[in-house]
Amino acid sequence: MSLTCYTKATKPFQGQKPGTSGLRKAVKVFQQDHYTENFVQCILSAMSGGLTGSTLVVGGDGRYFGKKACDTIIKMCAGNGVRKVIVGENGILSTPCVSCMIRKYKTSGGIVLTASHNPGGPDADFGIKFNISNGGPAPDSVTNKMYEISREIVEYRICPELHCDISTPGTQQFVVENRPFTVEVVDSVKDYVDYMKEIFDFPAIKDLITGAKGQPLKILINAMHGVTGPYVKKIFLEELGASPDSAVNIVPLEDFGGHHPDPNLTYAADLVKAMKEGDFGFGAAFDGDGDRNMILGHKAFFVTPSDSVAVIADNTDSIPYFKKNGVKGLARSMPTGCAIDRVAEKKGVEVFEVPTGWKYFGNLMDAGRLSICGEESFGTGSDHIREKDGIWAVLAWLSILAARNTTVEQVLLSHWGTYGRNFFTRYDYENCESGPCNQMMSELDAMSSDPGAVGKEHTHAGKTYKVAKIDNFEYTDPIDGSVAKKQGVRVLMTDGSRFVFRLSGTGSSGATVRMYVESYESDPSTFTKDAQDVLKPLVEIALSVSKLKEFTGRQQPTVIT
Ligand SMILES: O=P([O-])(O)O[C@H]1O[C@H](COP(=O)(O)O)[C@@H](O)[C@H](O)[C@H]1O
Ligand SMILES: [Mg+2]
Repeated sequence: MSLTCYTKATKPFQGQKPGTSGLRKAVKVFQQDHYTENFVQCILSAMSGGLTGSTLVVGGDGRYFGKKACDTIIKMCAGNGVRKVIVGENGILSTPCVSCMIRKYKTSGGIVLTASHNPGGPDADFGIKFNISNGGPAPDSVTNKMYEISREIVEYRICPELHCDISTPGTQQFVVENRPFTVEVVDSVKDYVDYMKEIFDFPAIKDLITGAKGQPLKILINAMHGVTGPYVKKIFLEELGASPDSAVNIVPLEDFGGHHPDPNLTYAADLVKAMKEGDFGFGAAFDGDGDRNMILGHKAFFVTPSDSVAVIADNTDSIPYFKKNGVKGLARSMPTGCAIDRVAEKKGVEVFEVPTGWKYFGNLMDAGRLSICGEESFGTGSDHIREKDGIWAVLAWLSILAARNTTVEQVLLSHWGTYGRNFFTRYDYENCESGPCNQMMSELDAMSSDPGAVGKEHTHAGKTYKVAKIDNFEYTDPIDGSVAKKQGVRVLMTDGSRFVFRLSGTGSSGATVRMYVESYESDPSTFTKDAQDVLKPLVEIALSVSKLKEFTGRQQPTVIT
């Protein structure tokens, strides 16, 4: 029997503009009649190369509304002439796994259903993101096209009669308007786990964890009830032999147990607390969709994401993937601490500074100029896929610990001994009113053309900084020449210290201000100091220059990392 497709009339919704990483809104917004269908049609209509005969990967982090969205997407793919959809069992696929599968099966792209680290549930957030055929988030040229279509859309195509069960792996064949249409439901973890086993030396990591060559390393992995649970179970418990108490919160929940599935010192507080007790030598947590990670050492020694990627880049000889492929270049997003720049300099490889957003790394990787990159927002990854990858980062760290037979803290101390330390902190002011925050940003922006602002000295608690340059970061992609403007205001000091302000692009409502503060020290006596103490004068100067407290009405940030 051939199933019939229908063209449904619709009207544009305001604000279907993808942010840093897809469209993220409250579930209630996605639940409005036609809202999800409109945005899915925009994705499908914006796909270059046409849909006839194409294959797409679909999956997400298991949050509330994910299964419903999967069903809608499958029906709309059928309605739009897509040939095949590969979907994770029960709609579950981590973001790194979607990227891995797009590349492995050479599909035209994929649709990721997640709002990442934002809370989930009927009263929380949902998100839809389109990834292109290289496995990475769609670049601005594509998301701008999607947004243009969203403003003019009058109809969408759907096959409502298509009923497909995504609860068990297997292939289901349909005939849609006399064309074949296939839905392949796949095991959510297999392709990803197989790939990790190629990249890393699993036996070496297993020896470290089980203590085959000495003291076992006790690890504690907290999946925060996000999508990484099944991957953690398979990789760390089953493949690498960690004891059952090594992994917690590994059952994905539609509301992440009511928490923010965000791996930082505030929202992963239970991991920090457990690590402080001192029984474990290595701890990690991931966000809802599994692309972010936080690494902790014994007694909750915190590894900043900016240091984490620098350490990995400096230790690639313990990872088979890099031994085989070499390291071409390194990169970080603009607000990320500059530790990786020093590693690049020593190794004599290129280093790139891109705007916030993993999509900006993709072209460099595709052109063979970038191997390892990271962001201060707990994102670490490499050119093995085109997304940041939380579990990959943990396996990279465990590889380093296995090869060097040492602790997380010692690895950092020796890294700082070689390169000096880039002290870094980020202050988040979440869910502020948009109007005053936009005003603050435009006043900061105006300083870049104010001759009185450059050269000015600022003093706090006896520490004086002189402004060398102020700009609103602009990036020209070295591969395709595309330009991204106004990516954050940087205030650079004559001694190399700096602070940066930008508005988050991943929230679902209101505005979140992010303030990033960094300074560099080469004096070893400073290395073990608390970053908050070292950076305090510059933090105060940044707060006063920006008038942040006046604009936001906030005396304290919601999160400090
Ligand atoms: O949310 P995720 O994990 O997909 O992460 C996304 O957002 C982060 C920034 O978020 P914001 O704009 O809020 O600072 C980016 O660094 C990251 O590349 C992007 O993939
Ligand atoms: Mg994420």
